[in-house]
Amino acid sequence: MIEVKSLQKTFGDVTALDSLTFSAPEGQITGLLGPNGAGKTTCLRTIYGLLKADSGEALIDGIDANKEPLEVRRKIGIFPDKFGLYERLTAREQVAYFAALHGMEGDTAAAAVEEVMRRLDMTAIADRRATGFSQGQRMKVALAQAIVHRPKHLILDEPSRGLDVMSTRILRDLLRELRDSGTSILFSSHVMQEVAALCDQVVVVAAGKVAAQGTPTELCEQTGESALEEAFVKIIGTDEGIAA
Ligand SMILES: Nc1ncnc2c1ncn2[C@@H]1O[C@H](COP(=O)(O)OP(=O)(O)OP(=O)(O)O)[C@@H](O)[C@H]1O
Repeated sequence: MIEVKSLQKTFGDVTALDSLTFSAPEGQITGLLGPNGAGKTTCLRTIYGLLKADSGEALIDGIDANKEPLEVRRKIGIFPDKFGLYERLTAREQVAYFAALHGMEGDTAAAAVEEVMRRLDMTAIADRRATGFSQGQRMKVALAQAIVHRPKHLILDEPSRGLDVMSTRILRDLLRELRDSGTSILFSSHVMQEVAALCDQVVVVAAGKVAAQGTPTELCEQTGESALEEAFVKIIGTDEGIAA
Protein backbone atom coordinates (compact mmCIF):
# COMPACT_ATOMS: atom_id res chain seq x y z
CA MET A 1 0.00 0.00 0.00
CA ILE A 2 1.19 3.49 -0.86
CA GLU A 3 -0.11 6.09 1.59
CA VAL A 4 0.11 9.85 1.54
CA LYS A 5 -0.93 11.57 4.75
CA SER A 6 -1.44 15.33 5.11
CA LEU A 7 1.51 16.18 2.86
CA GLN A 8 2.41 19.85 2.89
CA LYS A 9 5.08 21.36 0.65
CA THR A 10 5.80 24.94 -0.31
CA PHE A 11 8.37 26.36 -2.71
CA GLY A 12 8.77 30.01 -1.67
CA ASP A 13 5.31 31.53 -2.12
CA VAL A 14 3.92 28.52 -4.00
CA THR A 15 1.99 25.90 -2.08
CA ALA A 16 2.57 22.75 -4.14
CA LEU A 17 0.96 20.29 -1.69
CA ASP A 18 -1.74 21.35 0.71
CA SER A 19 -2.60 18.63 3.21
CA LEU A 20 -2.70 16.03 0.43
CA THR A 21 -4.06 12.69 1.65
CA PHE A 22 -4.91 9.50 -0.27
CA SER A 23 -3.85 5.88 -0.62
CA ALA A 24 -3.07 3.52 -3.50
CA PRO A 25 -3.89 -0.09 -2.53
CA GLU A 26 -2.35 -3.30 -3.82
CA GLY A 27 -3.84 -4.85 -6.94
CA GLN A 28 -5.21 -1.54 -8.14
CA ILE A 29 -4.19 1.13 -10.60
CA THR A 30 -4.59 4.54 -9.00
CA GLY A 31 -4.42 7.58 -11.24
CA LEU A 32 -3.42 11.01 -10.00
CA LEU A 33 -5.26 13.30 -12.36
CA GLY A 34 -4.80 17.04 -12.28
CA PRO A 35 -4.05 20.07 -14.41
CA ASN A 36 -0.53 21.45 -14.94
CA GLY A 37 0.94 22.64 -11.67
CA ALA A 38 -1.56 20.70 -9.50
CA GLY A 39 1.22 19.08 -7.46
CA LYS A 40 1.37 15.59 -9.04
CA THR A 41 5.13 15.45 -9.63
CA THR A 42 5.85 17.00 -6.23
CA CYS A 43 3.68 14.33 -4.62
CA LEU A 44 5.37 11.44 -6.47
CA ARG A 45 8.86 12.78 -5.75
CA THR A 46 7.99 12.97 -2.08
CA ILE A 47 6.77 9.37 -2.08
CA TYR A 48 10.02 8.03 -3.50
CA GLY A 49 12.14 10.18 -1.24
CA LEU A 50 13.58 12.65 -3.75
CA LEU A 51 11.88 15.56 -2.00
CA LYS A 52 11.22 16.14 1.66
CA ALA A 53 7.77 17.42 2.58
CA ASP A 54 7.46 20.32 5.04
CA SER A 55 5.10 18.12 7.05
CA GLY A 56 3.02 14.98 6.66
CA GLU A 57 4.12 11.52 5.59
CA ALA A 58 4.44 9.39 2.47
CA LEU A 59 4.62 5.70 3.27
CA ILE A 60 5.28 2.50 1.32
CA ASP A 61 3.96 -0.48 3.29
CA GLY A 62 4.18 1.78 6.33
CA ILE A 63 7.80 2.81 5.67
CA ASP A 64 8.83 6.42 5.11
CA ALA A 65 11.25 6.87 2.16
CA ASN A 66 12.87 9.83 3.89
CA LYS A 67 13.71 7.72 6.92
CA GLU A 68 14.53 4.37 5.29
CA PRO A 69 15.36 5.11 1.65
CA LEU A 70 17.09 1.80 0.87
CA GLU A 71 14.28 -0.29 2.28
CA VAL A 72 11.74 1.69 0.23
CA ARG A 73 13.82 1.58 -2.97
CA ARG A 74 13.81 -2.21 -2.85
CA LYS A 75 10.03 -2.29 -2.80
CA ILE A 76 9.28 0.23 -5.50
CA GLY A 77 9.85 0.81 -9.18
CA ILE A 78 10.12 4.41 -10.25
CA PHE A 79 9.46 5.92 -13.62
CA PRO A 80 10.37 9.55 -12.92
CA ASP A 81 9.38 12.75 -14.71
CA LYS A 82 12.97 13.35 -15.79
CA PHE A 83 15.41 10.57 -16.43
CA GLY A 84 18.76 10.25 -18.12
CA LEU A 85 20.21 7.25 -19.92
CA TYR A 86 23.85 6.30 -20.12
CA GLU A 87 24.41 7.20 -23.76
CA ARG A 88 27.29 4.78 -24.28
CA LEU A 89 25.44 1.76 -22.90
CA THR A 90 23.12 -0.42 -24.95
CA ALA A 91 19.49 -0.82 -23.90
CA ARG A 92 20.28 -4.29 -22.51
CA GLU A 93 23.26 -2.98 -20.53
CA GLN A 94 21.17 -0.16 -19.02
CA VAL A 95 18.48 -2.54 -17.84
CA ALA A 96 21.07 -5.04 -16.59
CA TYR A 97 22.75 -2.23 -14.63
CA PHE A 98 19.49 -1.48 -12.84
CA ALA A 99 18.95 -5.17 -12.13
CA ALA A 100 22.41 -5.23 -10.53
CA LEU A 101 21.65 -2.08 -8.50
CA HIS A 102 18.68 -3.96 -7.08
CA GLY A 103 20.92 -6.83 -6.04
CA MET A 104 20.04 -9.26 -8.84
CA GLU A 105 22.88 -11.49 -10.04
CA GLY A 106 23.86 -14.16 -12.60
CA ASP A 107 21.23 -16.14 -14.47
CA THR A 108 18.36 -14.65 -12.45
CA ALA A 109 19.38 -11.13 -13.47
CA ALA A 110 19.95 -12.10 -17.11
CA ALA A 111 16.56 -13.85 -17.31
CA ALA A 112 14.78 -10.85 -15.73
CA VAL A 113 16.43 -8.48 -18.22
CA GLU A 114 15.45 -10.65 -21.20
CA GLU A 115 11.90 -11.07 -19.93
CA VAL A 116 11.29 -7.36 -19.43
CA MET A 117 12.79 -6.48 -22.82
CA ARG A 118 10.64 -9.08 -24.52
CA ARG A 119 7.56 -7.82 -22.67
CA LEU A 120 8.20 -4.23 -23.77
CA ASP A 121 8.98 -5.26 -27.34
CA MET A 122 12.55 -3.94 -27.09
CA THR A 123 14.37 -6.77 -28.83
CA ALA A 124 15.19 -4.65 -31.89
CA ILE A 125 16.95 -2.01 -29.78
CA ALA A 126 18.48 -4.33 -27.18
CA ASP A 127 22.03 -4.08 -28.50
CA ARG A 128 21.99 -0.49 -29.69
CA ARG A 129 23.61 2.26 -27.68
CA ALA A 130 21.20 4.86 -26.31
CA THR A 131 22.70 7.68 -28.38
CA GLY A 132 20.21 8.36 -31.14
CA PHE A 133 17.26 6.64 -29.42
CA SER A 134 13.89 8.27 -30.06
CA GLN A 135 11.87 9.61 -27.14
CA GLY A 136 9.67 6.50 -27.19
CA GLN A 137 12.68 4.17 -27.18
CA ARG A 138 14.12 6.09 -24.24
CA MET A 139 10.83 5.77 -22.41
CA LYS A 140 10.85 2.01 -22.90
CA VAL A 141 14.34 1.69 -21.47
CA ALA A 142 13.30 3.78 -18.45
CA LEU A 143 10.20 1.63 -17.98
CA ALA A 144 12.23 -1.57 -18.22
CA GLN A 145 14.62 -0.19 -15.59
CA ALA A 146 11.66 0.58 -13.33
CA ILE A 147 10.21 -2.94 -13.36
CA VAL A 148 13.16 -5.30 -13.94
CA HIS A 149 13.36 -6.17 -10.22
CA ARG A 150 9.61 -6.92 -10.14
CA PRO A 151 8.74 -4.32 -7.50
CA LYS A 152 5.63 -4.64 -5.35
CA HIS A 153 4.77 -1.01 -5.97
CA LEU A 154 5.18 0.98 -9.14
CA ILE A 155 5.13 4.77 -9.35
CA LEU A 156 5.05 6.44 -12.74
CA ASP A 157 5.05 10.12 -13.66
CA GLU A 158 3.19 10.58 -16.96
CA PRO A 159 4.36 7.23 -18.34
CA SER A 160 2.85 7.47 -21.82
CA ARG A 161 4.46 10.74 -22.84
CA GLY A 162 6.29 10.32 -26.14
CA LEU A 163 4.93 6.84 -26.82
CA ASP A 164 3.21 5.97 -30.10
CA VAL A 165 -0.09 4.08 -30.24
CA MET A 166 1.47 0.59 -30.22
CA SER A 167 3.82 1.42 -27.38
CA THR A 168 0.97 2.98 -25.39
CA ARG A 169 -0.96 -0.27 -25.78
CA ILE A 170 2.04 -2.29 -24.64
CA LEU A 171 2.34 0.00 -21.61
CA ARG A 172 -1.35 -0.32 -20.75
CA ASP A 173 -1.30 -4.12 -21.07
CA LEU A 174 1.79 -4.24 -18.92
CA LEU A 175 0.26 -2.09 -16.18
CA ARG A 176 -2.91 -4.21 -16.16
CA GLU A 177 -0.87 -7.41 -15.97
CA LEU A 178 1.19 -6.04 -13.06
CA ARG A 179 -1.99 -4.87 -11.33
CA ASP A 180 -3.55 -8.32 -11.73
CA SER A 181 -0.49 -9.91 -10.17
CA GLY A 182 -0.98 -7.73 -7.07
CA THR A 183 1.26 -4.70 -7.71
CA SER A 184 0.02 -1.33 -6.47
CA ILE A 185 0.39 1.13 -9.29
CA LEU A 186 0.25 4.89 -8.88
CA PHE A 187 0.63 7.05 -11.91
CA SER A 188 0.13 10.68 -12.73
CA SER A 189 -1.43 11.97 -15.88
CA HIS A 190 -3.25 14.87 -17.35
CA VAL A 191 -4.56 12.72 -20.19
CA MET A 192 -8.19 11.92 -19.53
CA GLN A 193 -8.48 8.93 -21.88
CA GLU A 194 -5.52 7.20 -20.32
CA VAL A 195 -6.95 7.60 -16.84
CA ALA A 196 -10.43 6.51 -17.90
CA ALA A 197 -9.06 3.45 -19.72
CA LEU A 198 -6.71 2.23 -17.02
CA CYS A 199 -7.59 3.34 -13.52
CA ASP A 200 -9.49 1.46 -10.87
CA GLN A 201 -9.37 4.56 -8.74
CA VAL A 202 -8.86 8.21 -9.67
CA VAL A 203 -7.56 10.86 -7.29
CA VAL A 204 -8.29 14.28 -8.72
CA VAL A 205 -5.71 16.78 -7.50
CA ALA A 206 -6.07 20.54 -7.81
CA ALA A 207 -3.94 23.18 -6.10
CA GLY A 208 -2.17 20.51 -4.03
CA LYS A 209 -5.39 19.08 -2.55
CA VAL A 210 -7.61 16.10 -3.29
CA ALA A 211 -10.60 17.60 -5.07
CA ALA A 212 -12.38 14.26 -5.55
CA GLN A 213 -11.67 10.54 -5.37
CA GLY A 214 -13.36 7.39 -6.65
CA THR A 215 -13.70 5.06 -9.61
CA PRO A 216 -14.25 6.80 -12.95
CA THR A 217 -17.93 5.72 -12.68
CA GLU A 218 -18.24 7.11 -9.15
CA LEU A 219 -16.75 10.45 -10.21
CA CYS A 220 -19.32 10.65 -13.00
CA GLU A 221 -22.12 9.76 -10.54
CA GLN A 222 -20.89 12.30 -7.96
CA THR A 223 -21.02 15.08 -10.55
CA GLY A 224 -24.07 13.90 -12.51
CA GLU A 225 -22.04 13.69 -15.72
CA SER A 226 -21.79 10.79 -18.14
CA ALA A 227 -18.16 11.32 -19.22
CA LEU A 228 -15.07 11.54 -17.02
CA GLU A 229 -13.92 14.63 -18.88
CA GLU A 230 -17.09 16.53 -17.99
CA ALA A 231 -16.95 15.22 -14.42
CA PHE A 232 -13.39 16.45 -14.13
CA VAL A 233 -14.25 19.92 -15.44
CA LYS A 234 -17.07 20.13 -12.90
CA ILE A 235 -14.81 19.01 -10.05
CA ILE A 236 -11.99 21.46 -10.67
CA GLY A 237 -13.96 24.17 -12.45
CA THR A 238 -11.79 24.31 -15.59
CA ASP A 239 -10.32 22.07 -18.28
CA GLU A 240 -7.12 24.09 -18.47
CA GLY A 241 -4.01 21.91 -18.48
CA ILE A 242 -5.91 18.69 -19.19
CA ALA A 243 -5.77 16.74 -22.43
CA ALA A 244 -8.71 14.71 -23.70
N1 LIG B 1 11.59 22.94 -7.44
C1 LIG B 1 10.59 23.82 -7.49
N2 LIG B 1 10.79 25.13 -7.24
C2 LIG B 1 9.77 26.02 -7.28
N3 LIG B 1 8.49 25.69 -7.54
C3 LIG B 1 8.22 24.39 -7.80
C4 LIG B 1 9.25 23.39 -7.79
N4 LIG B 1 8.68 22.20 -8.07
C5 LIG B 1 7.36 22.44 -8.26
N5 LIG B 1 7.08 23.76 -8.09
C6 LIG B 1 5.77 24.40 -8.19
O1 LIG B 1 4.84 23.62 -7.44
C7 LIG B 1 3.59 23.50 -8.12
C8 LIG B 1 3.28 22.05 -8.37
O2 LIG B 1 4.19 21.57 -9.37
P1 LIG B 1 4.20 20.05 -9.88
O3 LIG B 1 5.33 19.91 -10.83
O4 LIG B 1 4.14 19.14 -8.72
O5 LIG B 1 2.80 19.98 -10.68
P2 LIG B 1 2.25 18.87 -11.66
O6 LIG B 1 0.84 18.59 -11.24
O7 LIG B 1 3.18 17.72 -11.74
O8 LIG B 1 2.23 19.66 -13.05
P3 LIG B 1 2.49 19.18 -14.57
O9 LIG B 1 1.28 18.42 -14.99
O10 LIG B 1 2.61 20.51 -15.27
O11 LIG B 1 3.76 18.39 -14.59
C9 LIG B 1 3.72 24.33 -9.39
O12 LIG B 1 3.21 25.63 -9.15
C10 LIG B 1 5.24 24.38 -9.62
O13 LIG B 1 5.62 25.55 -10.33
